Amino acid sequence: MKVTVIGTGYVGLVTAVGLAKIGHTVIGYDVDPRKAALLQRGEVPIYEPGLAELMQECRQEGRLLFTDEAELAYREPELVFIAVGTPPKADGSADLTYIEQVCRDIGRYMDHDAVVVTKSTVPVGTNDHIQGLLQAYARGGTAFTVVSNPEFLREGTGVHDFFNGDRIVIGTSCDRAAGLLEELYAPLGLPLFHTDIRSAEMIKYASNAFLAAKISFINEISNICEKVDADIESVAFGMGLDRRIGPQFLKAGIGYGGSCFPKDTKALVQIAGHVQHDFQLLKAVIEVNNKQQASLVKKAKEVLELKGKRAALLGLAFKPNTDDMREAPSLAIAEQLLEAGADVIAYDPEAAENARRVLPEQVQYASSLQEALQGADVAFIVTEWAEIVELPLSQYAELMREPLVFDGRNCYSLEEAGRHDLYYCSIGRRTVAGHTMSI
Ligand SMILES: NC(=O)C1=CN([C@@H]2O[C@H](COP(=O)(O)OP(=O)(O)OC[C@H]3O[C@@H](n4cnc5c(N)ncnc54)[C@H](O)[C@@H]3O)[C@@H](O)[C@H]2O)C=CC1
Ligand SMILES: O=C(O)[C@H]1O[C@H](OP(=O)(O)OP(=O)(O)OC[C@H]2O[C@@H](n3ccc(=O)[nH]c3=O)[C@H](O)[C@@H]2O)[C@H](O)[C@@H](O)[C@@H]1O
Repeated sequence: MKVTVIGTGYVGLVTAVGLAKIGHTVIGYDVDPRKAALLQRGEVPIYEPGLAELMQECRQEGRLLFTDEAELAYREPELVFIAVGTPPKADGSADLTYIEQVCRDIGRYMDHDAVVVTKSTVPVGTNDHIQGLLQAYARGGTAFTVVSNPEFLREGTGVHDFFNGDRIVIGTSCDRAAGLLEELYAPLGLPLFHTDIRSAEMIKYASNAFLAAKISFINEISNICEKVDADIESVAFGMGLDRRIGPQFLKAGIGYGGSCFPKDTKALVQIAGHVQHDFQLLKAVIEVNNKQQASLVKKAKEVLELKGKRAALLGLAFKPNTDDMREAPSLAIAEQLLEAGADVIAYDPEAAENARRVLPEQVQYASSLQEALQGADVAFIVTEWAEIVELPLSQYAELMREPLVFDGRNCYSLEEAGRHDLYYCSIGRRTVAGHTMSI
């Protein structure tokens, strides 16, 4: 099938490459000429394992091209995927400016009927709004059918998720459009769930909100574990053995970040508010997360004066295997450390370049973990990159001036921590105080 994907940011790019891989002819269109040119040269502007190789393969087979020319993008597709951003406005509700721009472009450039598929995460009712806009902007005689097809992939494992998703949700009341999407996705052999357009929109928000709630729940349990001398790793494992609960998203840490959980939870609170429903549970999930992001520095302040200290910040991206800094917990942690008067020396294997654009300018950058730790008074582990998890704890003891380690991702076992001259404080577990502080 001939498909155009509008917006080749994270979701659009993975979708374009994935659809090309399963045999469709795909154009990825972006208004950003720099991005389009980079992609057309075969370069991937984001760090996403496996994506560059797959993109190369599809381009060589002639099934994938990128452009910033609207005429070319909208000329022929049977299916147009909308994958532009829906960032939060100041009040937390989703900004639909980019979506509305796409509707205007479709009306302006398309002279044939097509199915318009919304991949972007949009509030309930938006696809009806899109349908209305398309009708208003369409040239005489051109008809568009809108389908809600929310995306569930995770950054860092996006390529794997495209081919191995748990379900594909198709929200439409039009049998012909539903049939076209079935045909499109058939090569993946994944479960398809057909539903109405508004339920599809809600499935996306409810799924993200539920996962965020699971994280805030386990983080709250971890806070209690610290006070009652229980171990969150054992607790989460024991809970996860119950198949009704499941082991996933029970990893306690310094709170969720990223471009979606923070944005989508706030948007769902707004969506509920618009129909006079006070979504108390979700508000608490958000509040718990904000507190959790502040918890590590708070613990550090209880044992040392941060003013004038050298603090190593290890890992900056919101999760491993991505260079995405959107709503990363490192942003809050860096601010808290600077505010307390510490010097911050940060390290991330992939996200440093993006971090420079969003972290305060006083943050300094090291080019290796060892360089960040050298002479540091305190270390904060923020992202569980393999490189960080695999760093022997002995190196902290050897390189740091004072080996005080605050691990926001429980990268090490307490047994391992106990074997070194360290003060090791993690999440939801007993603190190992093998090092006597001189500061
Ligand atoms: N990042 C993620 O992991 C996931 C994101 N989503 C949702 O997917 C949507 C897109 O998210 P991201 O890929 O992260 O966004 P992004 O911000 O990385 O990319 C959006 C792209 O759209 C382009 N764009 C904006 N207006 C345009 C227009 N009129 N025509 C053509 N291109 C245009 C921008 O230049 C940009 O490259 C959001 O609604 C998000 O909530 C859903 C699941 C996963
Ligand atoms: O809508 C979206 O954009 C996507 O949001 C999340 O994907 P993503 O944000 O890429 O990454 P996750 O793996 O879900 O992690 C999100 C945050 O939660 C944190 N997390 C995750 C799991 C866990 O057990 N504990 C925990 O603290 C991570 O460190 C990270 O900061 C969802 O998992 C995807 O299904 C969804 O498509």
